[in-house]
Amino acid sequence: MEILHISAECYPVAKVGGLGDVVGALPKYQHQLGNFAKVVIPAYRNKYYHTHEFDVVHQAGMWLGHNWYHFNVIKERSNELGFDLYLVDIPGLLDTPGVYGYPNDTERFLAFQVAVLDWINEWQHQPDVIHCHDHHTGLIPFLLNYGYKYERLKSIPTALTIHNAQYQGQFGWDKLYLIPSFDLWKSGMLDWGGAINPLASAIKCAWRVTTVSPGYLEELYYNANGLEALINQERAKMVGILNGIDNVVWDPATDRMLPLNYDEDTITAGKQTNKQHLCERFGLDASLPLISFIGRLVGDKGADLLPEIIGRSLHELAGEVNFLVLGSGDPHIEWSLQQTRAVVSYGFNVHIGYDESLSHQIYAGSDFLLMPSRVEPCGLNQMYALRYGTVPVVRSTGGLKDTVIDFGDKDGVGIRFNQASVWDVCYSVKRAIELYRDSKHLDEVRLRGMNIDNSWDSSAQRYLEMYKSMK
Ligand SMILES: Nc1ncnc2c1ncn2[C@@H]1O[C@H](COP(=O)(O)OP(=O)(O)O[C@H]2O[C@H](CO)[C@@H](O)[C@H](O)[C@H]2O)[C@@H](O)[C@H]1O
Repeated sequence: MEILHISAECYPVAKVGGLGDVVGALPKYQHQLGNFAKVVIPAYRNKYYHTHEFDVVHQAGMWLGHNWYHFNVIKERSNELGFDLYLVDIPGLLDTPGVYGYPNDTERFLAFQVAVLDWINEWQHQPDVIHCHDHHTGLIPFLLNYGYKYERLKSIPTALTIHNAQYQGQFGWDKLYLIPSFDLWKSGMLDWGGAINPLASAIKCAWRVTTVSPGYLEELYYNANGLEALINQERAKMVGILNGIDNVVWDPATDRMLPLNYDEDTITAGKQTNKQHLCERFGLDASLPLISFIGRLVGDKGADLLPEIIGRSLHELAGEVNFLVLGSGDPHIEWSLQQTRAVVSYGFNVHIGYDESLSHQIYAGSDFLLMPSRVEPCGLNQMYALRYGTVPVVRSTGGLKDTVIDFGDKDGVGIRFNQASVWDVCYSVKRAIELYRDSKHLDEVRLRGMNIDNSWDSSAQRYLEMYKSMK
């Protein structure tokens, strides 16, 4: 089966968060299962682009509203990723160092989608499935169904994966002229709440819609940032498939970003050495439990609660615990964390920014990983933590609920709490410290977590079954 994944991110080419991890791993596993998986993303001007060699496979031009853009589709030459990687290069729009956050993001991703479809339109054959990820590729199912120039692609089955329904990519009807001409009677298939909503459009037009965990699908029926009615209406084509993790990239026994590798047999010494390195770098005390947070500093992740959680815990439990935060996002949250760091003289440090190696070192060197998410469609961090013998401390929501059992229950591997509130988290911090002091119990919980198989094997199979059901 030939599957074409279309996305804004793909690790290690371009990653901002979990979307990149999934699109960098799922195709690899699909390939291993005997399929032909291809990935196409924009050609951002980042390190990967500058350090790899590409062949031009397609050259063309297109109108975006009143502007004409030349574009190239280029293919990575070495095939090092385990699947075919294509980049769409549109100078003047996609040749940015970063992925998102530009004032013309609507135009950038619209042009990306049009370029991808124009390119597929030129193929001698057709892929068996087009798999779109999140709202940046959400207009593709609509254009395939109703766009005049894509008539011959209409019969290709399309799947949409919702990685996070909080982000929908809406823009005003005044930008309608940017969309290639289509059957205007079908305009309603673009609309949600009086705006053009790419995520809603994809939910209406794709043949199947998946969410990244079964728990998140259940939540979306009553809490989907305004799309609840639509998701209920399209219930018949919705499927929840839990994300996996790339067990090759995320393996403490071979991870080249760690100061010392370790496995189940060497976990105690391995984690201690990694923790010492981390604590030395960040001025923390390696003899105390280390609780870390990694992620986008936004309200959905509960990151706004961190300054108060940390301040209050360090006040009540002075000299009993350390905290470390890695992340970037909302400038106000970044500022509050830096202020907290300036006020507390010990037990806390923060690194504002995106740093892939440091994230691996934190998964390895921490005792606990805190995830007070308000919304968590799947969450990969807790699965990485488990693989590295770090106990996840999570709010019972979405995919976190599907993947972490509290250590108080049978086969428990983590700590769970119900509310994204400072009080609930501080209480869980105390439970973490108690568990840390009971080293025999901590070792059992850690080992159980390390032995869980969260790899993509079974989920990649489920995606294939879903594709087959679309025929
Ligand atoms: N500052 C930083 N430096 C280095 N690495 C950083 C970092 N900030 C985040 N990361 C990394 O980015 C990834 C984050 O993954 P998540 O699944 O937690 O989040 P995200 O909300 O982006 O993804 C959305 O899509 C994914 C995939 O479907 C869902 O799991 C998730 O619930 C949904 O919100 C992890 O690999 C993490 O280590």
